[in-house]
Amino acid sequence: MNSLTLHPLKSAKGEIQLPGSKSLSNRILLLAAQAKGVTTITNLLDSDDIRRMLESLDSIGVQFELSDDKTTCKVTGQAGPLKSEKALELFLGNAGTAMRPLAAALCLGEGEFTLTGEPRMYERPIGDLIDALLPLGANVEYLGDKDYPPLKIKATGINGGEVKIKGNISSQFLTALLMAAPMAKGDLTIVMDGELVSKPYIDITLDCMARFGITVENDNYQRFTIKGNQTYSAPETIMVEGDASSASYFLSLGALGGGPVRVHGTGLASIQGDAQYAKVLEQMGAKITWSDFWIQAEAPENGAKLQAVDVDLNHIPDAAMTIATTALFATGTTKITNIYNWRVKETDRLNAMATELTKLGATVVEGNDYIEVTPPAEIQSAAIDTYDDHRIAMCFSLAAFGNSDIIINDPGCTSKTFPTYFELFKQVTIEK
Ligand SMILES: O=C(O)C1=C[C@@H](OP(=O)(O)O)[C@@H](O)[C@H](O)C1
Ligand SMILES: C=C(OP(=O)(O)O)C(=O)O
Repeated sequence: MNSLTLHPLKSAKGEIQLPGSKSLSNRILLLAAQAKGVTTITNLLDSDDIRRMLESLDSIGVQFELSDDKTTCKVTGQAGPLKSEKALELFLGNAGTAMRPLAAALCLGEGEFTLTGEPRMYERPIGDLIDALLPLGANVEYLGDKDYPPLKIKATGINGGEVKIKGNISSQFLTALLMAAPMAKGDLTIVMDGELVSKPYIDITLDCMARFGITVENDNYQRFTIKGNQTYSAPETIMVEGDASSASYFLSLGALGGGPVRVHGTGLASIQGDAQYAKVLEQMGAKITWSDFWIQAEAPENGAKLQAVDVDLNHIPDAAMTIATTALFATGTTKITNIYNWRVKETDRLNAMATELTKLGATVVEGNDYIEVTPPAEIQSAAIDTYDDHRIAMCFSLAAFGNSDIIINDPGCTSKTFPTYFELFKQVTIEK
């Protein structure tokens, strides 16, 4: 297997222009495809997850022009739900932000769609979304295990009314239903059935819908009311913010390697919850400076060490993984809680993080919904398995701040959201 050896690092310093946000790119593409008018999207992310969405829209017949560098996309919207005269099979890889929103959107129009993906996608639940779509008149069939993709959808439209949805496993189910709701045949009220995880992603969804002209009545994230029979309207141009989850690795590099490391594209004005990652680093002692459009991280003042934290990171599940590897260099035991849904993402992330941190010599407690990390006296050299999980490859690059070589197996898996990660990593780090 292909692997990358990272030699021990002395310092990190520099500036990074972040690639576009995955969450925003896929939401904006889908809304633009259904909107009335032409949307020019800039700073679109060029990565596997976005390619899966673009390929699907292309198969459905949505017209778009992609620039040579694939970061500008001019989409001609369909002025309504997506339709296809012939039955289509759409391959969505392991992109949650393509599978879940498309599953709801494709119920709205006309046609027969089979949604497939990588083997891991068939282990990632979707039942809570389908359970909300079926009572609204959708026709969705499980082709494999109940509650999991692959799916067959026969589009019949979705009715208005009131429906309950569970949000304790993934916020993407609510996101999917919200984005489809304006095109339902009547007004729709969505009621949360229990806890909602990863809540800031709902703010991203509502913000994107607003940019395409749709208002949602949000009653404290418990009830959402949306008028039916509406059409999204193209905002003409829309710029995708830099990816705040991708920013986390560079902010930690700045905090561990002296810095300053400045990431451009996310900041105080960002709609992405993962920008709050910088606050957790600050709590650990890092020096953080913000503007509306960039965030900068440096080591703690006066040569102090980072300190362990005990934090509920349910609101930033993706960036939270970077705290787990930053904790390798903090004094004390770091505990990250309320992260059960790490288990249903690209891999069982709680188990994978515990296994790989242990290889480095850390003492790790893997709870059902938490992880505790106590750093070793000296980080051991190890070959890190990445489980086809981009974030494991990226967050373990921080371990190179020890005194040993760190081998990252299958580094190419960063292509899911950040194909250029290791190039940029090399640009801002200096070896011992
Ligand atoms: O809506 C989104 O764009 C996302 C929501 C989160 O998933 P969950 O809601 O499943 O935690 C996050 O982990 C994922 O990378 C992107
Ligand atoms: C969980 C993630 O992705 P997905 O959009 O496939 O859920 C992620 O990017 O960390």
